[in-house]
Amino acid sequence: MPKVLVSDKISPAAIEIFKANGVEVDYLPDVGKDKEKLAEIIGRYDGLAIRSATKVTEKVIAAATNLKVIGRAGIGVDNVDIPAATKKGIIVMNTPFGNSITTAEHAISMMLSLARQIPEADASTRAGKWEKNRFMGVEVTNKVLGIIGCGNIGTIVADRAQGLKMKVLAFDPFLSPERAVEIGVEKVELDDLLARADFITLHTPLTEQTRNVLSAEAIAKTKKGVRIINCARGGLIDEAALTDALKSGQVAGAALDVFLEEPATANPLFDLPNVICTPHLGASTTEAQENVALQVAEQISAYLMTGEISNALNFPSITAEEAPRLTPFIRLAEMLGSFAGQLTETSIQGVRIEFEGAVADMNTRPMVAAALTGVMKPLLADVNMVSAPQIAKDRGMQVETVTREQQGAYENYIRLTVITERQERGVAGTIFANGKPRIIQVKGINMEAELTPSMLYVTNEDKPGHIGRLGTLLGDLGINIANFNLGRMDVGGDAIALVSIDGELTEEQLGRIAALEGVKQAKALKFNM
Ligand SMILES: NC(=O)c1ccc[n+]([C@@H]2O[C@H](COP(=O)([O-])OP(=O)(O)OC[C@H]3O[C@@H](n4cnc5c(N)ncnc54)[C@H](O)[C@@H]3O)[C@@H](O)[C@H]2O)c1
Ligand SMILES: O=C(O)CC[C@@H](O)C(=O)O
Repeated sequence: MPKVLVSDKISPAAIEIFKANGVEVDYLPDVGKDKEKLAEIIGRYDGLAIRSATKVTEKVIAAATNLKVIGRAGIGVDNVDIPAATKKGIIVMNTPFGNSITTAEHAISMMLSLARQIPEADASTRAGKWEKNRFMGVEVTNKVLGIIGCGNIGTIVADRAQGLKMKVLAFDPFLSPERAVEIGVEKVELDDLLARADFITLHTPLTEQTRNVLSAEAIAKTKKGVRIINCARGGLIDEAALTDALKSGQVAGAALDVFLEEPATANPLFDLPNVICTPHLGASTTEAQENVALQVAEQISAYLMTGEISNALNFPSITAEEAPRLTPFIRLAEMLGSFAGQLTETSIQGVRIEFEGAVADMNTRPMVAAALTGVMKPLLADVNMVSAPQIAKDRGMQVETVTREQQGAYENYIRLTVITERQERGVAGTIFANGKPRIIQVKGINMEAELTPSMLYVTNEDKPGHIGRLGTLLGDLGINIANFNLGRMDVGGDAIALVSIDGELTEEQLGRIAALEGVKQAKALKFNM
């Protein structure tokens, strides 16, 4: 039974979901804050469910010897070292929609609180001051709201702001003009937004492009008296520049849910009267927490129990319907890759994967990842389907994928060609109705061979006596033949023997096979079945 650790505080409903799905679960909500403890125990688990307090560092990942999946109950995954997880073959998932409405509502609440100085007025009233003249607010009706980052949350904010009769501008390089029209926002460049907005709200992830998107220079371009809301990520605003601008009056107020350093317990912004702060509460409603917890528990369980992948940030999705159909083809692709990889002795420049027939209409990305895994496994012990595409890219391997309709006799087949500086070597296979993989072509030579854990691959000239000599030698060596498959280009041309054997060949035995008359190459192949 797979075992999952929940290392942050999440809705108890998630624990019940894990159990109902047949997954053992340890709920240790304080472990996430203790990096040492987390690294000490993580090796026991197949899955890890987190919110934002758990920092899944390279060190934690190095200790995660069994971990297959990390699920973030929320959106931002900046607390997970995704490259390290990918390298180790760990799927990283999030729940991209579960808390969007809640976070958008928080941003709108912050905007209205800023407009009417509600927290300060509340504190003053409770202090018995009744300062009716001190708290003069502004209306939001007919004001301009500038949204930086108009994805899931930004779009909901735009919708709610339009309900408040605001004019909405959006700066988002990935927002298409058609989508902007559909959601009723004016798509603008950043400088235009800065110059025109009465309120600016941030809804981008924190990336190298968005870090300090509100820098001192950007803030200097804003309309005097602008109000700024950040419910996305600390680091999007230069906090020192914001402090100066709040003091000078360039910025009339700021409402911040997120900070450069979190937990934020001391920050110069806290001393300013025109700042409203919340402790990263954007996603904190019962509804959102229930949504993300249930979703993450379902996603992690589905992956561990069936191989279904949804909302992974480092692997293509595989739906529950696809998983059983894809599984035999994923295995075939990995075996073809392994076959070609084991025959390749020089550095690989590229891999071409051709899908023909019904398989071409399936989700080919997991099969490509599996094929690359097979190709690289003989060279790199640690490669797997999650890490293979990235490793291939890092190594400058060109990966070409071709899909086409059925042309030949096989209803579907996959051909994998490894390209080295010396040659191109192709191997093709199919899945029979019984779900078993078959090799149907090697180096352009047709054959029909079942793949078994231990095989002997021999190329030779097609001359009389070869099969007898090979069979006799294997008998003399005490090697039992389980299956003998032959194919040849044409009479007297190149021929291939693919022999399933019981047990494994030693180097010395392989040398004797290679020395047989007419043999050009002899290789022992191993397959994980
Ligand atoms: N405060 C909280 O508790 C809380 C809760 C949920 C989400 N968040 C954060 O809110 C942010 C937005 O979440 P989302 O679900 O809307 O994400 P999303 O991916 O749906 O949207 C992000 C948008 O930012 C845009 N973008 C990317 N780079 C940009 C750039 N350089 N300039 C302008 N736009 C850019 C993208 O095109 C995308 O449309 C994330 O950082 C997420 O972590 C915070
Ligand atoms: O888990 C939380 O409370 C915050 C979540 C939020 O930052 C997110 O990115 O989803």
